[in-house]
Amino acid sequence: MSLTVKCQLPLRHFVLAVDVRLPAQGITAIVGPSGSGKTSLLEVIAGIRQLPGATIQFQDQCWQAPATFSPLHQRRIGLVFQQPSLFPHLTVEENLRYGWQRASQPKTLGWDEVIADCGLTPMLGQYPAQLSGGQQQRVAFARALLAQPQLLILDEPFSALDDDAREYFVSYLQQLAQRHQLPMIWVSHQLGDVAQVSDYLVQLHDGHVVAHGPTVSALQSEPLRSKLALSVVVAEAQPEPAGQLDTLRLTLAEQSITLPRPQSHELETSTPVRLRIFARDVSLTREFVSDSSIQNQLAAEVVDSFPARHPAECIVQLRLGDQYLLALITKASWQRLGLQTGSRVIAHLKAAALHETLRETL
Ligand SMILES: Nc1ncnc2c1ncn2[C@@H]1O[C@H](COP(=O)(O)OP(=O)(O)OP(=O)(O)O)[C@@H](O)[C@H]1O
Repeated sequence: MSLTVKCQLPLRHFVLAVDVRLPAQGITAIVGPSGSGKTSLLEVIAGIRQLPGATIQFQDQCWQAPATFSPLHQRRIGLVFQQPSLFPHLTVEENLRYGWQRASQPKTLGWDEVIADCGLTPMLGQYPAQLSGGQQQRVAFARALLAQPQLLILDEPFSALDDDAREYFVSYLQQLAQRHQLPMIWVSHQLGDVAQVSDYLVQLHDGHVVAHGPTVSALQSEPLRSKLALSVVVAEAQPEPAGQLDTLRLTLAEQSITLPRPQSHELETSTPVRLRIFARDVSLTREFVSDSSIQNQLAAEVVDSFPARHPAECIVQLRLGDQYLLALITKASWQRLGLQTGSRVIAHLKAAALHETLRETL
C-alpha cells in the first residue's frame, strides 16, 4: 500500500523535484521550513496543480501519468487547508451536508459520530461568519471527513485552535488512522505533534526531499536529529500500586519511569505508549543521584554526539536497550563529565515534560 509521487514543478526560487514512495496507510507527516514546497507538494498530490509529466499513484489507482489525469473529486481526497473554505451563505449543517450528500457508499464515518467528535452540535445552525477561526477549521475538518475520503490531506488544519483543542484533534487523527484505516498526509509546523502521532516523516528543503522514513528512526538520523532534537520512545504501562492514582508507571527498556497520570487516559497493563521527548528535557550525570527533583533516571550508553544549533551545546545520542534517546547538553558538560562513545551515563527525564505527551501507540 503506497503513494508514489514523481514531479518536477518550477516554483519561484527552485524546482519542486520529488521522487518518493510513501506509505498509503497511517499518518505521514511532511515537515520543512516555511517556503520549502510542502503546500505545493500537497497540491500536486491532490491534482489541484495539473502538472505535465508528473506521476501520482495511490495504492492500485493511477491518479496521474503521462496519459492520465484524475481530477480531485475522482481521487476521493479529503482536503483541509489552513484557511477553511466554507460556503459563507450556508449554515454549518448545510456546509457539512454538502460533503455528506456527495459521499460514496458505504459511509464508514458516521454523521453523528463526526459531529460529536468535532464538537459541532452547538453550532450547526450558525453561519461561518459567526464562528471563530478555530471553529471554522473544525467545521472544514468535519466536512472533509463526512465526504468519506480514501486519503486525507491536511495542511496545518488546526493552526487556529488553542493548545487543548489542538491536542485533542491531533490524538483524534491517530484514532481515525487506527479505527477507520484512513491514511493521511499531514503538513504541520508543530514538530512535537508530528513526532507524537505520525508513523512516517518526510522532510522537504528547497523543493527536495532531504529525509524520509518511519518517524522513530527518521528522528534519529541526519538531518532530522540535528534539526528537531526530539526522540520518540515506546514504553509499556505497568500496574499501579494501590493508592497511587495520580501517577502512571511505565517500563522503558526494562527500567521504570513515573509520570503524572493524564486524566483522560485509562491504560491497561502492558499497553504500549509513545513518549515524545525533547532533547532539551533530558540531562545527564555519570551516577544516579538521590537529591534531585527528577525521579526518572535511566541507565544508558552514549552512542554518538553531534553539534546542536547553539555552538556552545551538543546533542548526545543515547541507547536504552534497542531504543534511542537524544539529550541536549553544553559542550562544557560533555568535557566535565568526560563523555565519549561507549560511556555509561544516567539520563534524567523531567516527568512534567512527559505527561503531556503520552499516547497509545498504533
Ligand atoms: N503558483 C506559484 N508559482 C510560483 N511559485 C510559487 C507558487 N506558489 C508558491 N510558490 C513559491 O514556492 C515556494 C514554496 O511554497 P509553498 O507554499 O509550497 O511552501 P510551504 O513549505 O508550504 O511554506 P509554508 O510552510 O510557509 O506554508 C515559495 O517560495 C513560494 O513563493
